[in-house]
Amino acid sequence: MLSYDKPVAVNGQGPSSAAGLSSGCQTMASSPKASRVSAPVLSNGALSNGVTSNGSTALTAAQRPNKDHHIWLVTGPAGCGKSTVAKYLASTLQLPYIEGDEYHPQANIDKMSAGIPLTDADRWDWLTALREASIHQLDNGSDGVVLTCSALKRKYRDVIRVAPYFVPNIHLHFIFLKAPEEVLLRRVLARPNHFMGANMVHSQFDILEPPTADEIDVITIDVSRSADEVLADTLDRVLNTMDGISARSRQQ
Ligand SMILES: Nc1ncnc2c1ncn2[C@@H]1O[C@H](COP(=O)(O)OP(=O)(O)O)[C@@H](O)[C@H]1O
Ligand SMILES: O=C(O)[C@H](O)[C@@H](O)[C@H](O)[C@H](O)COP(=O)(O)O
Repeated sequence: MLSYDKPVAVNGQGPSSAAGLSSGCQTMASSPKASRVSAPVLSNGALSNGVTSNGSTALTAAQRPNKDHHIWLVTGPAGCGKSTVAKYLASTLQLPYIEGDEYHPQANIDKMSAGIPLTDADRWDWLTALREASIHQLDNGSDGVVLTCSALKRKYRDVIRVAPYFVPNIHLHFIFLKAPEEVLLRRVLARPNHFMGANMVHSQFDILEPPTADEIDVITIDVSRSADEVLADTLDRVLNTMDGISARSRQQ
């Protein structure tokens, strides 16, 4: 069985050997959660639900080896603005959006609603489901997907980093939203109708492992600024990253 306790090399490559990897990419087509993801018309004329605008079925990401595919994973503790940033990126870039909170089993929601922090064991299946849901969107014809997931520890990020093992032409990017605990506490206190109460913010900072310099797939954004500044800066960094990758792909 694959252990996530050992950091995955962050070099844009998947694991060099399949040994030990457990399940393979399971389709999320039957998942009730997958149907909740919106299916905007993509710039290539495909719908993100896998059907092109002329009614034919889209090619999977692996069947389009010369095309760059991007997973934009917006991370950080409760209240840092993951949903705000991810919705903006998805609508601006016309990409499907996956809200990580919708993939929790009810038991996790119940725990968090009761102010009990999740454990590693509570998170593994959730993280794997998010990885598979992202790949599912790319396999359905989308060039990219935006998702939210706190991904507080490195080993959680490493679960998602396995994605290129399944689809080699995926570029995975973490967007880490960074701000001091007191700023996020204020925002969570002011946020209405969310299962994640302000009492959970401290426990998240307690276990947070901010991305380290060797995690070269991470874009860090200072979110102590106004929402407008954060959104503009994030979009700029994302567009620059995509331009750089497109330029490298053209040279190959
Ligand atoms: N840069 C910002 N400045 C001020 N308020 C923000 C900013 N970004 C998000 N918010 C607000 O803070 C709260 C938490 O944002 P949200 O996107 O729900 O965070 P997360 O998804 O990370 O928990 C929301 O009420 C949101 O409107
Ligand atoms: O939006 C928020 O308020 C939180 O970030 C929320 O998304 C929660 O943190 C995660 O769903 C999972 O919990 P962990 O962060 O404890 O893994």
